[in-house]
Amino acid sequence: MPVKIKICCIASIEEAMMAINAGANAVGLVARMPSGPGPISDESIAAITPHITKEIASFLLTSEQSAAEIIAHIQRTGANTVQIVDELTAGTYDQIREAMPSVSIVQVIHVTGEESIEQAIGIQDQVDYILLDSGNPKAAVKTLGGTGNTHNWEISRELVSRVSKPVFLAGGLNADNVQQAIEMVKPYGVDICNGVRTEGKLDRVKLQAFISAVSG
Ligand SMILES: O=C(O)c1ccccc1N[C@@H]1O[C@H](COP(=O)(O)O)[C@@H](O)[C@H]1O
Repeated sequence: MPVKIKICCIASIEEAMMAINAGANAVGLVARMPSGPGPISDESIAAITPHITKEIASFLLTSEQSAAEIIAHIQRTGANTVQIVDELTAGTYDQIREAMPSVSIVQVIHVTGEESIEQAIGIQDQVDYILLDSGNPKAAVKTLGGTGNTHNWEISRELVSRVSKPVFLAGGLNADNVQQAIEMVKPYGVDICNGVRTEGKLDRVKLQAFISAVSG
């Protein structure tokens, strides 16, 4: 099966269309975050999601940590997939699913060490997808993605082999390293923000190079 491609940090309808027309299966819309280059307002996200057809996944990236806040966030932005970039600390995944049955749930695991494998195994039955990234939720100013940094792909590879849910790989990918990452980690999909941007804007040349590199 071809590796799915998610283009993240989409900031406008035009960027969403450019990504989809180039071959993306999913686009990521980053809401308020403690750090990172991608955030746009909830109003901007709500203006973009109606333009994305059902066969394309529209990911809302949320830093909310309670089920109630996450449900409200999905409702006000209209995405068909929610990417939870921090730990869920109040309420349950089941509450999100019951409130929003058509929305896919993606939990991010920041690969900080071997403990990330047990973390993924612990939540896998409650989510639809796992997404591996390179943030540090324990930093004084949390990083929850958009770092442009890779992490230890040996750990990611082992994690993928030990969970039964599809896994997206993110963190510092670009046209030059994505094929090696795919061969090594064997993810279901790959996800990118900084690697397809120039001065913050989606770069058509980098986008096409990345998509060609994923296809091999
Ligand atoms: O981009 C951001 O600002 C951001 C902030 C907080 C959480 C996630 C964020 N972006 C996501 O991070 C991954 C990896 O980005 P990169 O390729 O390493 O730059 C990206 O897919 C976005 O989904």
